[in-house]
Amino acid sequence: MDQIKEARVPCSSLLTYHRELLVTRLRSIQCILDNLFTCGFFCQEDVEIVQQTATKADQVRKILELVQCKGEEACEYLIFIIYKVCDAYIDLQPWLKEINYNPSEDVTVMKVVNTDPISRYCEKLRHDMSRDTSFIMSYGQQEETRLEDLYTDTVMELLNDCNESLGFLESVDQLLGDHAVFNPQGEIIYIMGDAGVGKSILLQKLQNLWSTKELQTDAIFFFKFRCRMFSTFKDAEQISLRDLLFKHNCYPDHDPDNEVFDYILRFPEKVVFTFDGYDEIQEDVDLMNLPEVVSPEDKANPLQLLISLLCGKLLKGSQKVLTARTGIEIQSKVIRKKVALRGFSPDHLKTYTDLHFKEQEHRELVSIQLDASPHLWGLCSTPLFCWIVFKSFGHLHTMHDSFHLPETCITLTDIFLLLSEVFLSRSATPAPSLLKKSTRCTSEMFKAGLRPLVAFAKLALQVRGVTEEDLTLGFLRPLSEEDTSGSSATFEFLHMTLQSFLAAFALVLDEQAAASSILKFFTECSRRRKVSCLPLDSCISSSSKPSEKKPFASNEHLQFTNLFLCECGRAFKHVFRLTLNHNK
Ligand SMILES: Nc1ncnc2c1ncn2[C@@H]1O[C@H](COP(=O)(O)OP(=O)(O)OP(=O)(O)O)[C@@H](O)[C@H]1O
Repeated sequence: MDQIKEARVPCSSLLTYHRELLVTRLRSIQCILDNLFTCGFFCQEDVEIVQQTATKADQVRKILELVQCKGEEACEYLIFIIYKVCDAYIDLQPWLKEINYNPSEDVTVMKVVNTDPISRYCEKLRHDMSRDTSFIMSYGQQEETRLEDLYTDTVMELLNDCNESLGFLESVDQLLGDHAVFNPQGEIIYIMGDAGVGKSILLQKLQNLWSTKELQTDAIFFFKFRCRMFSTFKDAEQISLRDLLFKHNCYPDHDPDNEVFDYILRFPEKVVFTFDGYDEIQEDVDLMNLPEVVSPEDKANPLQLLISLLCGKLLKGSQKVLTARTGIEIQSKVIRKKVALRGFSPDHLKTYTDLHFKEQEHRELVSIQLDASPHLWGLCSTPLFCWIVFKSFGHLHTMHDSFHLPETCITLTDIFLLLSEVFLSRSATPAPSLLKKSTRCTSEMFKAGLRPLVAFAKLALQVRGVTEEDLTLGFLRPLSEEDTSGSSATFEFLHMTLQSFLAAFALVLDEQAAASSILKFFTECSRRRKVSCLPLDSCISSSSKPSEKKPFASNEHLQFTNLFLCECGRAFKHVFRLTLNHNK
């Protein structure tokens, strides 16, 4: 041990030998001064001497001079600060490697406090990001699953501007890399895919990888946004870029001199943005032709800020990942790289099945049934539908003696009926007994749950009638994150496709609705273009007055409703008949 100590090059010599490099690369002087002062190596006068020195380089020279006068222990502690607060002294980490730095036992017991605003902010961002992305929020609000326990890769196809294939991305951590960039001037990594194919989860995975430093990037800031947030501001509302970043993500503490924002402006390439759901922007405007904001100091409408960021007029050089549903057109000139999400491949589905079902018996049962039905395979390649099928299977299997996935020609309507059955079973059936499971009876379940089901179906057409108790069933989820109004009573359907399903259901159920009104519905489809899962303000109400908001501001929503209406002849028939019997 003593021999190892003797073999060490004295830290004071290291400081002398590498003085020039330290003078050019050592930043965040305040953090060094704070720690040297707290540990008693510097007195107040020393600190003031350094602070009164004019340039940063001279300040470093002064620190080195003073530290070397204080002796070997002080020199060792200075290097230890650089080692411990690695984010702030990122430029010196290669140097530590080069000198093969390894802190001695004596110095490791000494405390180092990170007072560098930039690296403290990075730490806070990573911490908050890790907390916010570690769990997949269950749509049913009843449980959360760890991302690492359920995340499965999906097929990520790289495309060029003509949508020709450039191969496949092997793993998410390479998303920000230069591979398959078809337009180096563009700044957007554009991810597109159908509803439920896993765009948001992919971003969540990306954010989580960054928070644990597993993403291949040297970005030290990461800001995530949902595009729909940009539509929630009033038209006249103006905010600054600083507020957009900090108030809507994470606020820098103890940064009186605005160092964090200044750093972001100086080094935009150190920033990654994710903007999820470009299709959810409600404005009926040509977004790419909005007046652009070019000064980061100007206040502007948040939508203008978004567009300026995406076009590279603000924070040019920052990396931006944008997701949207298939069919949304974005000018190629702003796109750097394009990724189309294609859902689970057979291998992915196998992995997902193994992750989803903890019990071998369930895994085998599901695999057999999947293998027997190519139709079901097809639907399960979309992660959302797969999750619904597996969730329903798991739930119904624990409640009943035997349960099989729907057989042969399964449709989306079947899947959503299954999901409805699961939700309704939450209130209709007592907790399953360990000894005796009940026999599954779908018709009884729908009969017992008819009132809330009809209420939710009407709600899908924006007619209120859902009770507070109904909320626990799982059809809706609170819009807490995006709720900027402060109201606690804003909900949305757990997915836009469920709302479409229920809307179709309500139309079919409505005996008073003439066939012509349903047909009119189909023609609407060609006239509308935007998409959303509509927020439902104060949906708990006995009023049957439709809300002022138009029920279908979305073309895709209409298309899904139409799809369910087309299928309804066959699949709704069953429930429809039940309903009529019940009403008699
Ligand atoms: N890679 C994945 N691994 C495991 N589960 C996934 C994955 N992708 C999606 N899912 C499941 O599918 C659900 C829907 O995914 P997600 O919300 O990401 O779809 P989306 O493409 O963003 O849909 P939308 O366009 O409707 O917003 C998730 O809540 C999750 O349960």
